[in-house]
Amino acid sequence: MTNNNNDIRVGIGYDVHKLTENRKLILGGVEIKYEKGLDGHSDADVLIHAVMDALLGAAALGDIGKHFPDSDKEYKGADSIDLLKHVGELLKNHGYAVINIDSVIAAQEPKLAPFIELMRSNISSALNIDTDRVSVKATTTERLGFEGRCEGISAQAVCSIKKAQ
Ligand SMILES: Nc1ccn([C@@H]2O[C@H](COP(=O)(O)O)[C@@H](O)[C@H]2O)c(=O)n1
Ligand SMILES: C[C@@]1(CO)OP(=O)(O)OP(=O)(O)OC[C@H]1O
Repeated sequence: MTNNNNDIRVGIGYDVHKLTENRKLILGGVEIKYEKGLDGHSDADVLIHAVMDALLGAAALGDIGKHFPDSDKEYKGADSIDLLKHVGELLKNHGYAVINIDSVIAAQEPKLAPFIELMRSNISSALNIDTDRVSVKATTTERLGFEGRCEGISAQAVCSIKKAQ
């Protein structure tokens, strides 16, 4: 495509992590007091992982497993917000600017509403974009499925990006 003004792309991201004992619950870069936390190689921040996959997908740059392999010790216990900063830089280096991100966390517990604004702020700061370009929502699954049984938490994200002028 030659006209950069029209080169708008969308991406989708989805991630799931298991809830387990003796782990911190970190969502959107916020540590949330809860009896269980998400298991993973990194801090298992399922929301940030979905956001990164949406951004990488929009730019056709692969996925988080490609950029941050879980076989690499470097990412053991990694702060996913740091990984998101890296993804933001990668997109910038490929000439993209983020237009907006929308996302939803599916968690039966705990109540996430009090933390949503801080999650939005963490994501927008990591990407160096205005907070009003970032939306985070939460839903229960009405006790249905693995999220509803509190066995895990999932997150989905979509984004749009454009070639910077
Ligand atoms: N873990 C959660 C899940 C939901 N919320 C908020 O509650 C509202 C109602 O949830 P439903 O699943 O019944 O639609 C939802 O819109 C969220 O604002 C929450 O805070 N934490
Ligand atoms: C984030 C990475 C980093 O090694 O590890 P995990 O926390 O296991 O998360 P996952 O969503 O399975 O993605 C794979 C990895 O990129």
